[in-house]
Amino acid sequence: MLTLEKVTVRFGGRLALDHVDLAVADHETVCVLGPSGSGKSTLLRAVAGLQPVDGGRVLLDGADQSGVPVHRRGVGLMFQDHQLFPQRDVGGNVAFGLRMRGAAKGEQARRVEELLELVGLPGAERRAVARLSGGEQQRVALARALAPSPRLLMLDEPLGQLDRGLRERLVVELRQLFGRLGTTVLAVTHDQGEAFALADRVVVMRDGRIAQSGTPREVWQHPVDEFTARFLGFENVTEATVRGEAADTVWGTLPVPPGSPQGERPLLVRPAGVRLTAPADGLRCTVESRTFRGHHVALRLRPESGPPLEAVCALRDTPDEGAEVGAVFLAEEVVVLG
Ligand SMILES: Nc1ncnc2c1ncn2[C@@H]1O[C@H](COP(=O)(O)OP(=O)(O)OP(=O)(O)O)[C@@H](O)[C@H]1O
Repeated sequence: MLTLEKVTVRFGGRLALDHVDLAVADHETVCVLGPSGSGKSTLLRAVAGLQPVDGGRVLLDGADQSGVPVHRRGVGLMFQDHQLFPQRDVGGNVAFGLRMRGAAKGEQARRVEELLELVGLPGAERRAVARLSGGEQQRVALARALAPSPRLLMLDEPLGQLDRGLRERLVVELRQLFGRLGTTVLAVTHDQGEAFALADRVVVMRDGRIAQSGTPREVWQHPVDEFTARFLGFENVTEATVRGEAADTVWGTLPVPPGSPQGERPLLVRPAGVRLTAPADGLRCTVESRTFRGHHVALRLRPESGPPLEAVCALRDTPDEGAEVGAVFLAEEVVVLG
């Protein structure tokens, strides 16, 4: 459906996109994730035709889009800064793309009704957008983007402004909605939780390049490098010397899975791979802090050597703050990074 071939965008001497190759299949939801300034918005804008490219090609259904203006690309846009029209009511906003396309009044009304039903705002046609909550406005913006049945829907920080609870609810609804409609989606977010909940595939960007691309599970389980691991929020990353199925680190000798890359490399221990034992039976640590997360407790441990360690444990096993514990490591939760 969508193919980017070595797409390059330069601002002055700086590469905002550096030879980016990316393919999005029909009905696929791809979420682009990355820190501020990594090129996510530029990527969306290049696909939409809002940003001229300095090199490479954007193809939609195999057709080169160079020279094709935004409104002829058949893509739907829902950008954070694309505000609703405050002077129009909900129906007027949703009908916008249909009106632009010259759809008949009756068809517009039918489609608006259908879309409002779809996004959970049935009968809201005559409501003033200024009197809607943030979440409702977001739904109207989504209905507006979906109304002309775009072949590709692009979302830029679609739920950025909303509070966490609402975001978590909406993201599940969106995923179900896109699944039902068979929409092809390219979304950009800097929120890992949102990306992992919404996407069939996650693309992590760094400095205008794709650092990693894979299913949420693949990326989560095997971040390719230290940058991606840290960006995903993992803190237990250290230098290691890997020989066979053991790695020498500041935390002592850790077991690593069979087949791990060998030699000097960064190494990640997922928090679930740090198990607590008696102080004498593992790496001696002091419990620095505890965060209750509903089903489990996240612990921050201060080892006798090396940087702090994140661990998780069950509620009933939670040690006190300041307690002395031992840490042992599980090979299956250790990842030797590239
Ligand atoms: N119009 C512009 N003129 C000059 N530089 C720009 C322009 N737009 C973006 N840039 C630069 O290009 C790089 C990529 O920007 P982009 O907005 O794509 O990043 P982003 O990953 O979307 O960031 P954020 O998460 O903060 O929105 C940044 O260094 C930015 O400063």
